[in-house]
Amino acid sequence: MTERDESKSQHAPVVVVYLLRDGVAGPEVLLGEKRRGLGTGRLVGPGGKREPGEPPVAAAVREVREEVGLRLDPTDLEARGTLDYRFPYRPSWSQVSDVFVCRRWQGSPTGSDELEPRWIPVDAVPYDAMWDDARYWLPGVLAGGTVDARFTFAADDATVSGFSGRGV
Ligand SMILES: COc1nc(N)nc2c1ncn2[C@H]1C[C@H](O)[C@@H](COP(=O)(O)OP(=O)(O)OP(=O)(O)O)O1
Repeated sequence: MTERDESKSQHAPVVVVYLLRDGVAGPEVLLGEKRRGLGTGRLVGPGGKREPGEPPVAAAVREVREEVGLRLDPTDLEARGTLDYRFPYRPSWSQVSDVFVCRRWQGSPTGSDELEPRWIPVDAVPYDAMWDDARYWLPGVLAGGTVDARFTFAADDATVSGFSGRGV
């Protein structure tokens, strides 16, 4: 186990986008199993690290195109808040994430070397297959809400050991 790091870690800025559609049996969200990088094997929304100087909306449009092959109009992105992920035992994993929802796009979802996407009923999202923090805030965001919260992860770098903020 790595020593606990009390210093303020440099939080990498990332974005995540939840694409929503009306399915035959109700609302559905596009999630995908992560094929590489941090969180490999977990179910996530398309997203990733912002490039230097890249605004969150531009990163969201780029990451969705790269990871699931969909083209977004920046004006269709709904900003739904921010998440501050703190990994005291692995500071390099700490991130600050902008969260978006989007209901309009062009194209059909296609897999990439990053993500294998599939539509999942919002009322059947397998939170156990996602990052541990998802269960605290994602249901509210998918229901139309916003979030502005901080999550601290335990020494296993996987379990939420504490959280604070709004929308959780
Ligand atoms: C509930 O959802 C999430 N929770 C947490 N704690 N972290 C999440 C969630 N969804 C995505 N993430 C994190 C995990 C990854 O670190 C980033 C995604 O960034 P990634 O590492 O994939 O960055 P990319 O630029 O896409 O990858 P490459 O650097 O390999 O190109 O978000």
